[in-house]
Amino acid sequence: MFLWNWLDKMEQENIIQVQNLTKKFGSFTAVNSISFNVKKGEIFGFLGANGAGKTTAIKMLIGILAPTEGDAIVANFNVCREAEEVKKHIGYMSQKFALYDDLTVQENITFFGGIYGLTRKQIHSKSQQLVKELSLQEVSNSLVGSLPLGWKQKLAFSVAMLHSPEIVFLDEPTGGVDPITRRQFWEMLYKAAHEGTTIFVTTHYMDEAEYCDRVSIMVDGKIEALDTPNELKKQFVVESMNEVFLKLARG
Ligand SMILES: Nc1ncnc2c1ncn2[C@@H]1O[C@H](COP(=O)(O)OP(=O)(O)OP(=O)(O)O)[C@@H](O)[C@H]1O
Repeated sequence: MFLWNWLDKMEQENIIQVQNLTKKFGSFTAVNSISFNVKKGEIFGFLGANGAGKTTAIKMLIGILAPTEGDAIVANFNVCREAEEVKKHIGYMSQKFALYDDLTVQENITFFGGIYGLTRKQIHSKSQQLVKELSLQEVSNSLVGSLPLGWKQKLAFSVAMLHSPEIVFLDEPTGGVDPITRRQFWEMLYKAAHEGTTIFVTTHYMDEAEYCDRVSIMVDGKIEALDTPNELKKQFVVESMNEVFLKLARG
C-alpha cells in the first residue's frame, strides 16, 4: 500500500509528461518524437541551437499547435484534447510577444488580467502588488515602450504570472539584456519556483543553463541529452554547460 501511495505521488509530481511528441511541416520534421517529464516546481532548461525545434515544441505544449504525432499532458490536461484547459493553467512569455508597447504599465496589467479571466477586484489588487514589487510606482502610467528592456522583461514575466499559473513557459525571456539584469530576472524565477510554480525556460545564455535544476539539449528536433547541469558536465567530461552545448548542439 505504502509503495503504491509513493509511486502515485511520484507520478503526480510530473506536471509535464511528454510522449513521442512530433511536429512535421510537410516533409520536414521540426520536432522528432521527443519524450520527457518535468516535475512540479522544477526549473527546466530547454536548450538547443537556432532552429533545433524548441519554439515548435513549446507551441505544442501550450496548446496552440497540434502535434502531428505523440501526446503531452500539461498541468493534468491533454494538449490535444484539452488545449483550452491547458491555456488556463499556464503562463507564457516570449521575447517576441510579450506586452503592448503602446499601452501603459497599468493598462497592460489590466488588459492581460482580463484575458486571464481575473475579476476587476483581483486585477486591482494584483496590479498594486506587482507595481510595488517591481518598484514601478513612478512609471505605472508610462507607456511600456518607453521602459528599458530589462524592466519590460520583468514586467512581462509578472504579467505571465498574474493568474497564478502552475507552469510558466518562457521562450528566450532574457534576450538582449546585460548580465546583472539577467541575474535579477533569474532571482524572480527562483522565487516563483520556490513558491511551487514550474518554470520551463529556453535560453541561449549558458550561464543561465547552469541555474536550471535540469536541462535538456535539443539537436535537429531530437532531445540528445537531459540531466542536471552537474551530471551533464560529468557525462561530457567538461567544466561548463557552454562546453556541453558546444560538444552536442554544435556537433
Ligand atoms: N510554420 C512552420 N512552417 C514550416 N517550418 C517551420 C514552421 N515553424 C518552424 N519551422 C521550422 O522548424 C524548425 C524549428 O524551428 P523552431 O522555431 O521551433 O526552432 P527554435 O529551436 O525555437 O529556434 P530559435 O532558437 O531560432 O528560436 C526551423 O527549421 C523552422 O524553420
